[in-house]
Amino acid sequence: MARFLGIVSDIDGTITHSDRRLSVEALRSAHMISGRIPFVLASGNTLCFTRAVSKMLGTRSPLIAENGGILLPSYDADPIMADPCRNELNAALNLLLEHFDLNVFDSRDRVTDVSFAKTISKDEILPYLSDFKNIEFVDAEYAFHLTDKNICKGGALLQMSELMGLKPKDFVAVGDSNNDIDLFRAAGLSFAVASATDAVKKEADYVLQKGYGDGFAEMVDFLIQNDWIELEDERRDFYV
Ligand SMILES: O=C(O)COP(=O)(O)O
Ligand SMILES: [Mg+2]
Repeated sequence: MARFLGIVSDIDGTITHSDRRLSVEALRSAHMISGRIPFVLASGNTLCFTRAVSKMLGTRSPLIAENGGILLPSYDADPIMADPCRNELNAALNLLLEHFDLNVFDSRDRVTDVSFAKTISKDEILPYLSDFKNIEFVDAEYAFHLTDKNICKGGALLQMSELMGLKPKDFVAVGDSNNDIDLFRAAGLSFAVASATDAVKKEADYVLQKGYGDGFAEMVDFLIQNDWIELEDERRDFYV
């Protein structure tokens, strides 16, 4: 019997190349599993971005966006939004903008966290955040984020798996960056792609031999070969 009932995957750096182009190998694997096992995308990206990627990969499963701040139970459902410390997030961003010329991402689309380009270093930023007790600084490799301390991908997996009638430990998680560490802790088994940060590799149960989307494909093959997941014959929706 299969040991795990679903896959939860990061997007950037995990099903892409280093420059965020979608990996053909990851796409091939996603195509094989899509609609045949719950396949939840859990990303730091916005809802609209993650929703489009999920649709085009054919996951037919709920998804997690904005580092856990937003859950989408099904493609046409209303999103479930976390309630972040919005005032603190705005104040922290405004303070940083007073001192740095930040390139803020997706400000119109992003609702539960703040994201900006890595044009300055973490060490330059952190001193300005010390008074914001409810804010976590997250380096997701492709962007910096300010998030509410109570919001993370792992917490969102707990909530999402319950909606799906599953347990977080039923899921295999795969990722590359520090915003995936709490996801690894929540899931039953975790894989870091070879290109992951050292902190992520340290946290993972397995470090894949291949990096980026090739690593994702390696993981899917490994799970199938070892009977750790089982694919249903008929494709169907896993939306809730
Ligand atoms: O939004 C980011 O910075 C990274 O996105 P990811 O969580 O899909 O890797
Ligand atoms: Mg990533």
